[in-house]
Amino acid sequence: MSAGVGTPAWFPPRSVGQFSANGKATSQPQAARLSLSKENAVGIEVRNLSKKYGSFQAVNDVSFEVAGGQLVALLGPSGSGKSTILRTIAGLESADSGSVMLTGEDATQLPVQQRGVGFVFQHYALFRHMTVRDNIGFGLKIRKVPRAEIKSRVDELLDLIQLAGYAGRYPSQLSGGQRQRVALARALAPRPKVLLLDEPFGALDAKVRDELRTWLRKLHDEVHVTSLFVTHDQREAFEVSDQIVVLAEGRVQQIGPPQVLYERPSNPFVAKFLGTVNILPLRLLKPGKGGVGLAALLEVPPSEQAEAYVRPHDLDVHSERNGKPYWTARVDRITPLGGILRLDLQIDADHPLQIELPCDQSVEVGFARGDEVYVTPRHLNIYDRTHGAFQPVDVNRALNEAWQAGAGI
Ligand SMILES: Nc1ncnc2c1ncn2[C@@H]1O[C@H](COP(=O)(O)OP(=O)(O)OP(=O)(O)O)[C@@H](O)[C@H]1O
Repeated sequence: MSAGVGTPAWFPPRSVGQFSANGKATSQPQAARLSLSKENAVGIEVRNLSKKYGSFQAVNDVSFEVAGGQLVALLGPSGSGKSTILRTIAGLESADSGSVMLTGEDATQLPVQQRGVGFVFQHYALFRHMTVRDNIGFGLKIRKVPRAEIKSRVDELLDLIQLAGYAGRYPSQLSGGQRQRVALARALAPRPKVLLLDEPFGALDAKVRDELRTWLRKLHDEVHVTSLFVTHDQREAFEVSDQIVVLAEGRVQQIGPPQVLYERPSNPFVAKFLGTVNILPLRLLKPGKGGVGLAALLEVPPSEQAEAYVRPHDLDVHSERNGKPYWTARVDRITPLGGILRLDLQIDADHPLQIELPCDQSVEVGFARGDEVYVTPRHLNIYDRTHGAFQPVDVNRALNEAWQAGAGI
């Protein structure tokens, strides 16, 4: 890649707030603010944004920040308000209340053309009668950039999107994935302050989508333009983004790096939306031989209102008890899925259970349908409905500590 493509504008250092699970700002120590470099200055700041369509509240008091140079995903189910937020940031939609700051400037009242925003939609909006070169150079041409400069910028971008040999083609002569790459180059050409992507790969088939995700992440690592990416696909958000803003019903549910959200969800919605999770009754979790059950390993013993949230890969299955807390279950179905083996089990009629084992382990499993097995959790999140809070538990570590303390298990 040639130097200078998409080089981020210099953002004056300003305060970066911390956000709690509900998206509300909390204060940040002065020292941390002063140490900000231009890399982590705020690129996009959305503050208390609300929007109604008629009486329907599509966006409800949404606040979040995208640090300069980061790629952040707005993730949520259909209708959760993602596109409305993105379009409001772009200036294509106006909010009822709240503000939008772009690289430190208040853009709330600015028209679209003055926001310095690049936009890529799901349905490629390339001009059909223009070549790839003219499409990419379009934004520069209307800004009356000299012809030689447009040529060199377009050449630079053609290299970046790996379509150097396609400059003279028309959109109809490109694949869907190639068209989206051209759309991205066109959005990047005028060196936008921020790039907004609304399900840019949504119309493509699964394989191309996969390739483009990897490509987009690599491209972002090269150009570092502050980017906000809308998706309803949890895997897509995990693969491409530095941070995820999870939305439901127009509200921010949680903000954080993908793995943190996966391991430490702040509420049941986030836990369920970010991947398969078993929700199991703690009262059916039996103590290991000798009587020390999970309750004894916790700082606060779980109440009747508590449930265990366990990911399928955080469970072990054995034909014998092994001293650890366990659920008794019956094997319902065994499904090989390439690299993993999925076991569907039943604790009782109301409590199905799913386990995923790596294939090398599965060779040794040797269970058959109808077998009674002992299922032990390695890691679980205990959700207490009374207090509405999760307590993560590393079961093996807690057991080791209990054993070292002399507990009979
Ligand atoms: N112009 C409009 N008039 C009325 N209602 C609208 C309008 N645009 C969006 N909505 C409603 O607002 C809600 C949020 O829409 P939005 O498109 O922002 O959601 P989304 O999370 O992007 O969904 P999707 O993933 O399906 O695109 C939806 O219930 C939608 O029906």
